[in-house]
Amino acid sequence: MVDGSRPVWIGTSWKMNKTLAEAAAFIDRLSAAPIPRSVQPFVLPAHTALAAARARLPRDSPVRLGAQNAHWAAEGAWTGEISMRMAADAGATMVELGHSERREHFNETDQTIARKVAAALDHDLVPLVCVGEPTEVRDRGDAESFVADQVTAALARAAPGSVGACLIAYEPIWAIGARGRPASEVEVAPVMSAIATAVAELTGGGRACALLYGGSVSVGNAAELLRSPHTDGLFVGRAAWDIEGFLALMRVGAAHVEVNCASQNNI
Ligand SMILES: O=C[C@H](O)COP(=O)(O)O
Repeated sequence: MVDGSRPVWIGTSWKMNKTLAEAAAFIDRLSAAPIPRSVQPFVLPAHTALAAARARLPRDSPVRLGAQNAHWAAEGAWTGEISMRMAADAGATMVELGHSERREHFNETDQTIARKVAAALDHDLVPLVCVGEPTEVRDRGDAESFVADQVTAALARAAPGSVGACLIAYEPIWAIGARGRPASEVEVAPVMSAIATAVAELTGGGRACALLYGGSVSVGNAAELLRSPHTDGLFVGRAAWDIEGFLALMRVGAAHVEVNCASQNNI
């Protein structure tokens, strides 16, 4: 739960969208917009737009940029891939790993994701580790253990002291994309708690990862989802690809922090 001592993360992956011109238009609008101090925004462009986005953002912009994937190897004969070093060189300070679309269509496994998490940390990139269960796992009541196991596996190669630097995004597969069903806070909360427990076991009670929720997030359900325990932010696809949508979601995030601070101070 965001309590005002940490910013609320509001971020988007553009997935396989936006030409250079479209990326530039979004970044220019974002650069000119007021960004609430209580929000940590991030944008994950396609690799082709990463360096251009970095070049257009003001140096002192609070917006973080990241890659949507990168390989664990430092360099070499890996046709079609980019390395963590190349992502950082292009302007990334974070890297998304293990999205369900990559697990499903590009054969990402818990093992390859763990290698990538370790490589990202070695290059001072914040890994944004995506986890989430398919419908059939939820239907048989195993969502919490399934997702907790994914978290434990993804962080298996990270030193306990660096686990807290990671972000974890819980994205139930059945909630993602145009055919997804938006999740309710009641469905999300137990899984977020299971993730927090899995992380605490790895860190021995040390610095916890920030936990994000993603999957059919919209301006309409963002406030409800942010109220879920252990939720430090939102990871958004479609609803944030338009700059007005992204800015609106940031305003929801800022309002959420304000309400939490006020209730903690009994205002
Ligand atoms: O990367 C973001 C997630 O896959 C969620 O996408 P969505 O908000 O379009 O459902």
